[in-house]
Amino acid sequence: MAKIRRTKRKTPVTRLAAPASPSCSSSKPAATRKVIRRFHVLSKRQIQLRKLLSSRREGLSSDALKVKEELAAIEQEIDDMGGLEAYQKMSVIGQGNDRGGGSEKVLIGWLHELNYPKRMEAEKLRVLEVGALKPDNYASCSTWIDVTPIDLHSRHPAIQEQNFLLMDEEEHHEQWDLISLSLVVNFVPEPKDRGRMLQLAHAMLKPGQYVFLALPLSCVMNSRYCTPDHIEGLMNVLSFKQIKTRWREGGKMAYWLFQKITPVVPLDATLYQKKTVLRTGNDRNNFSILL
Ligand SMILES: C[S@@+](CC[C@H](N)C(=O)[O-])C[C@H]1O[C@@H](n2cnc3c(N)ncnc32)[C@H](O)[C@@H]1O
Repeated sequence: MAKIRRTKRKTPVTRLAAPASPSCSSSKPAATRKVIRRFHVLSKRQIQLRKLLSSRREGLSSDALKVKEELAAIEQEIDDMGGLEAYQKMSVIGQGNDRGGGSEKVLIGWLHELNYPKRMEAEKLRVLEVGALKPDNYASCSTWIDVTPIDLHSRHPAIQEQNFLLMDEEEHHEQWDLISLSLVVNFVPEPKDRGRMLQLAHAMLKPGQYVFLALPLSCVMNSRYCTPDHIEGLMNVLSFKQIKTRWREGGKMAYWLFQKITPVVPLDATLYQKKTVLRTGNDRNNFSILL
C-alpha cells in the first residue's frame, strides 16, 4: 500500500484561512480547521500529481507507478474524509461563526453605500454567486437582487452545480451585473487558474459593473508574492478599478469591490505573469495569482 509522503513543508495559506473558526457549533474549531487544511493540502497535491502523470509518456518508468500510487492514496484519503461535501460543511460552520455570517453582508453594505437599490432602474441586479454554500444568502434583498448561486458541488437544488472556470465565455459575455468570488479564488490550486477566474469574471460582467472578491487576509498580508497593492495593480491590468476594500489588523478576511472599466490605454501585464518576491522572511506563505 502506497504511503502519502509526509514532509515538513508548511501548509499553504490557501488551505489555512478558509472560514473555519466555529465557536458555537457542535464541531470543535480545531477539528474544523484540521479538515479544511487537510482537504486543501490533499487537493493541491492531487493536482500536482495529475499534472505530473499527464506530462509523462505512458508506462515510462517505475516513477510513474509511484506517482499513480500516491495519487490513489490521496484520492482515497479525500474520499475517507467525506470529500468536498465535508469541506463545505466545515466552511458553513466557519461562515456562521468566524465572520458572523457570510461575506454577502459586506457586499450588501457596500451596495447600499453605492446607493443601491435606489439607483436601479426597472430590472433587478443580476448576481452570479460563485462558491455558494447556501441558496438564500441574498434572500433579504430579493426585491432588487436576482441571484444565481453556483458551486462545484451543489448542496441544495437551488444551487447550480457548475464549475465557474468552465462557463461559456461567449454565452455569458457581459451578462452579469455582479460576480461574487468569496473565498473561491484561494480555493483554486493553480495561480494561473486564479488569474483566469478574474479574467473570466471581467468578460462576463456588463461594462461598469462589479466583481466582489474575498480572500483570507494572510493571502495578501503574509504572502511572499501578493500584497494589497499587488492585487489592485493586477486588477487594474484586467481593467478593473478598486471601489471599496476592507480588512482589519488581526482579522481573518480581506474584501474588495472592483468595477469593470474601459481603459484608455491597456496596461503592461508583465509584472503579473510570473511570481516576484514582494516580501522576504521565513514565515511567509506562497499565495499568488498569475495572469
Ligand atoms: C471556502 S468555500 C467558500 C464559500 C462561500 N462563498 C464563503 O464565502 O464562505 C469555497 C467554495 O467554492 C467552491 N468553488 C471553488 N472553485 C469553484 C469553481 N471553479 N466553480 C464553482 N465553485 C467553486 C467550492 O466548491 C466551495 O464550496
